[in-house]
Amino acid sequence: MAAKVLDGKKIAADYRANLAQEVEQLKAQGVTPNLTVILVGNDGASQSYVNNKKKSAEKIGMSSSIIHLDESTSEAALLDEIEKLNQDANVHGILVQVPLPKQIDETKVLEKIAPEKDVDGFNPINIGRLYAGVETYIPCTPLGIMEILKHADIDLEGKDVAVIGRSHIVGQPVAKLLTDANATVTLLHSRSKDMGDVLKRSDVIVSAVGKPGLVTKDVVKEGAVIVDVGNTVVDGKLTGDVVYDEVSEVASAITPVPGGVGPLTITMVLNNTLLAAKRAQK
Ligand SMILES: Nc1nc(=O)c2c([nH]1)NC[C@@H]1CN(c3ccc(C(=O)N[C@@H](CCC(=O)O)C(=O)O)cc3)C=[N+]21
Repeated sequence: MAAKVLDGKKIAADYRANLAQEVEQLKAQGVTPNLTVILVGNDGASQSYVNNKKKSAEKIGMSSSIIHLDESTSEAALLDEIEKLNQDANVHGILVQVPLPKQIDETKVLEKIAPEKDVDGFNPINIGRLYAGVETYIPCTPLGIMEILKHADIDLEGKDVAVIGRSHIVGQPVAKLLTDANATVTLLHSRSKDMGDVLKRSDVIVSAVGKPGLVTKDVVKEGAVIVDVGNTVVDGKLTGDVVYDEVSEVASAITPVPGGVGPLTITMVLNNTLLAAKRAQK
């Protein structure tokens, strides 16, 4: 039986419709949620992501600005720019697009973003708060993955879930969220032994590596749910980690690339910006 396609675009559109209503309510109270994105340099893909975020924010009634800095911007100048946004009461969410040019230390930048405006959840303070189980901003891709799984009609309780990839922005936090949802999580990475055996017994596989062709039909259990977080450009085409055509013959549900996790990532940036605006009111 062919897998159910988990349509990220549709799930994202429904979610954004709810966000739009909440934005409207806040605006009635005189607060317009604002997302400000800083982009350093001229990477084409980054420019298109950033424009996408601004457009999506405006579409649900938020205000959004892009601060576009030159490729040669110094670390000090970027930190100054962030400081201004930290002080600006009209800015609720700050996002600095990564990767950054090599003269800039990414950790210093992420640490500079005020934790209460850090809608990516990349500031080490917010990462720590996530693991401590206290109020924070959950990184957008992990949050989006959990939202997609909600729509896959699977109960995670006691299920075996394999997460492939141990990044700070996807693999590790999603493993934490899945554990909180009572799944038994195995975090696999480039040094893992017997990856195929673990995958083969998993009820859910989340692949967040960026390596097309990584997940093939022969390592997927009949009826498994597959979430593909890979986004690698191959011959100008966005490509996931999963060999979609063959894996969808055995999986019960699968996310496509594009049109799967990506639209939810942007949706959760908006979600966290709304949350930041609400928290600022208190
Ligand atoms: N500070 C920061 N925060 C981020 O969240 C962040 C970042 N930096 N740097 C780059 C990555 C990448 N990322 C994506 C978001 C949406 C799609 C997305 O919507 N993709 C569409 C397709 C878009 C297309 O066709 O180009 C899809 O999968 O359907 C992809 C990738 C966020 N990132």
